[in-house]
Amino acid sequence: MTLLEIDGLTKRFGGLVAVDDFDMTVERGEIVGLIGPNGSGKSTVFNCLMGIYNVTDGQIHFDGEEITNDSTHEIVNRGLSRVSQESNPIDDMTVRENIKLFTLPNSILAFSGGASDEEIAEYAARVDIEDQLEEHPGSMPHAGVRRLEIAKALATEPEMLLLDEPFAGMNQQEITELAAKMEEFREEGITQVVVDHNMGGLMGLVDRIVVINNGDFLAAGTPEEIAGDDDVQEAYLAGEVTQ
Ligand SMILES: Nc1ncnc2c1ncn2[C@@H]1O[C@H](COP(=O)(O)OP(=O)(O)OP(=O)(O)O)[C@@H](O)[C@H]1O
Repeated sequence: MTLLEIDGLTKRFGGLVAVDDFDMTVERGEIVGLIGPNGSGKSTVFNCLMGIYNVTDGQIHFDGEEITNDSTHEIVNRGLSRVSQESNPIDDMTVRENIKLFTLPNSILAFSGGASDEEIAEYAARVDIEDQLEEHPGSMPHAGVRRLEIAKALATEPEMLLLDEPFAGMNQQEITELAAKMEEFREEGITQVVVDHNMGGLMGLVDRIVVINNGDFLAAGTPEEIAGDDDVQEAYLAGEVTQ
């Protein structure tokens, strides 16, 4: 069953066409990789999905409902959540408080609410940071802060997680551990789209890879099919990105 459907997505910044009539579908339960050379439009697609950018043209449907140009909090409430490339925890707050912030009702009229301490500990445990709940993000290593960013996204109870370069800056052991967590999220029923520059870190994790080039759909297939695709090789060579 299709969970996410992107039809003819176009995003222009003035005269620059960052995403150009791009199509992509994601089935419930899949882990899909979205790859493409530098500046090919991957982050712009995520920003359009999350309502950060207004779409110039095209439609986005999530779980059968149109969400094109809905506000970010409406989109999050529908079950779509993103882990950005940049970590942005609030350093004055503990890990617990940072996670709690993402569970508070999105209304200026709400003065209380949010997840209980037990629920926050569960979100943290899903990424193995339950022992660091009283720490401040500034005292954690890079991989720990990245886990906190994922816990914040999990705290919105998503059906689909969008992960933008989740393995960036991690060593091989950290990458292996995070990939295992992502498999667990899938078993818990969370569909995932993972953006990466190339497919190195995605082999063995994703079911399917979609390749975007110059803002447009270039190819889709299993990691093996994409690795052997001449058009993809050519696009990467033109973008001077090595695999
Ligand atoms: N807010 C913006 N204003 C103007 N141009 C933008 C904006 N965001 C992105 N672009 C342009 O849109 C194009 C696509 O950028 P985008 O960041 O989506 O690519 P990407 O595939 O995510 O790249 P990278 O892999 O380097 O992160 C680029 O030419 C970029 O300069």
